[in-house]
Amino acid sequence: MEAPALPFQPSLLGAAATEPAASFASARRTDLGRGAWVDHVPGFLDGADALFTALLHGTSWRQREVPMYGRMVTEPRLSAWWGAEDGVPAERLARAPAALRDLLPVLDARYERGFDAIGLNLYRTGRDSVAWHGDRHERRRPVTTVAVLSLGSPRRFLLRPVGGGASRAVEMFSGDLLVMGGTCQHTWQHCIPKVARAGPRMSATFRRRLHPTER
Ligand SMILES: O=C(O)CCC(=O)C(=O)O
Ligand SMILES: [Fe+2]
Repeated sequence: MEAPALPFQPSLLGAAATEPAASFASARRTDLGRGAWVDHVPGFLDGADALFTALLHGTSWRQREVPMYGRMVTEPRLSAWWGAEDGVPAERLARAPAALRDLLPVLDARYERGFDAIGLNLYRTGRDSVAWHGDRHERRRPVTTVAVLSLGSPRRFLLRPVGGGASRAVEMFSGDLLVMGGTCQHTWQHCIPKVARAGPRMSATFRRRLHPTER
């Protein structure tokens, strides 16, 4: 699918940098309890708005249909995926945008060796969203790390404990990183709620799909 025409006004700061640079200098960890934690790293990536624009036009976006309550539902967002699970991991990942691929060793060094899958979500307007969920593939493992990089317009990222309790909101700005770790995909859920008004926003997700013994 071609890039949708979307009104996005890159910030001067974001547009200036051509070579994205990443830093954990601003990282703050929140212990969510029950073995779950979340790191928020505001301003993780320099040049985030330029990357947003490059990915918007350079990605072959997919509109997925997913089964829900016995019928097929159109996902309220566009997506793209470069996973390691379909055949040859290195080749699949090699087709991922270089600026995102370059972040794999940065994340590996900080969190765990072996992030091997990159996903992209595009929320075109405030009507696009992702419903409450825990990341499914990750739930096969008791403890996982999922990193989410926000690009473009700001959106609220919500987290809530499974089984009820107060939700937490993280306002995600262009270049911010959020990392969910420990038991988070089992004991907490997350979502991007619909809002009345929002400019286009993208999230790049980094996961480890294959266990080291499966490589
Ligand atoms: O867009 C986001 O920040 C979250 C995306 C997400 O939860 C997912 O892709 O599983
Ligand atoms: Fe998710």
